[in-house]
Amino acid sequence: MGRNVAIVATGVSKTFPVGKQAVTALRDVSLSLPVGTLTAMTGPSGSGKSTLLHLIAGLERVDSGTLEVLGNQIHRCTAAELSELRLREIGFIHQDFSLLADLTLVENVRLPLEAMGATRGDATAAACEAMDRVGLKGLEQRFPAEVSGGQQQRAAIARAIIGNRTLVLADEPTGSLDSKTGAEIMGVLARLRDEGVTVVLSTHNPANLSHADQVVVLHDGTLLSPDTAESPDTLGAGTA
Ligand SMILES: Nc1ncnc2c1ncn2[C@@H]1O[C@H](COP(=O)(O)OP(=O)(O)OP(=O)(O)O)[C@@H](O)[C@H]1O
Repeated sequence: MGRNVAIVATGVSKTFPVGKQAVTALRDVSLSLPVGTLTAMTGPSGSGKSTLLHLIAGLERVDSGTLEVLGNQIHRCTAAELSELRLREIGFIHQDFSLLADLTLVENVRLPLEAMGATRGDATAAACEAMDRVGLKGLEQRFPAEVSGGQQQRAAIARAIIGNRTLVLADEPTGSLDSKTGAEIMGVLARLRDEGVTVVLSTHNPANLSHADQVVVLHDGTLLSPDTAESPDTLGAGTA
């Protein structure tokens, strides 16, 4: 895989056992996402968006097919290699921000670097820089409950990019926010893309598609746009 491609999925399928049944979450999905682009995954509830993000993050394993992420054949990685990859190279953002309530914003943001063994001073300096990048300068010592939802999500984004991580995965990053704040968060993610970060997010909001370089449409676990080259314009971007 050339390093201008961040993610290549080839024939990826994933099934979950539910009781004695098997639920197919993804069926023969193939796509290729270039480095430094913003990809929006959309589709009805249960269509497989979160599952695909979890597979790319190495949080779940493919049943069949191959999946290369940042040059790593992650379908072949051990659990320890996947943890290392997640820690060093992949940031994950959740709809509910997932910040620790007892830590200040800067303490939350510096956690991944501390886990990597950085000194507290180095981790704090990098956290302040990451917070500056997402527009949180001055709020370092606040606790999550002392800032707005949008500011909490900015902190989660800062935590995702700290340590110069180059891939950010976001599961419904605007899902808990009002439309104005959601648009601001999409602006932050688009700016990171402009700085060279690869961003892949899931969304139910058509307005968010206008920021995307490519839109991946899933339905019942199947990719509707096989080459993923769907233009945001043809999908009603900006009409919500
Ligand atoms: N851990 C699991 N165990 C059993 N079934 C699962 C699991 N995770 C996902 N599924 C099933 O796989 C399918 C795809 O789910 P997924 O969460 O990926 O969809 P989604 O498009 O992200 O949905 P939403 O938009 O509601 O978040 C669904 O049928 C879901 O019930």
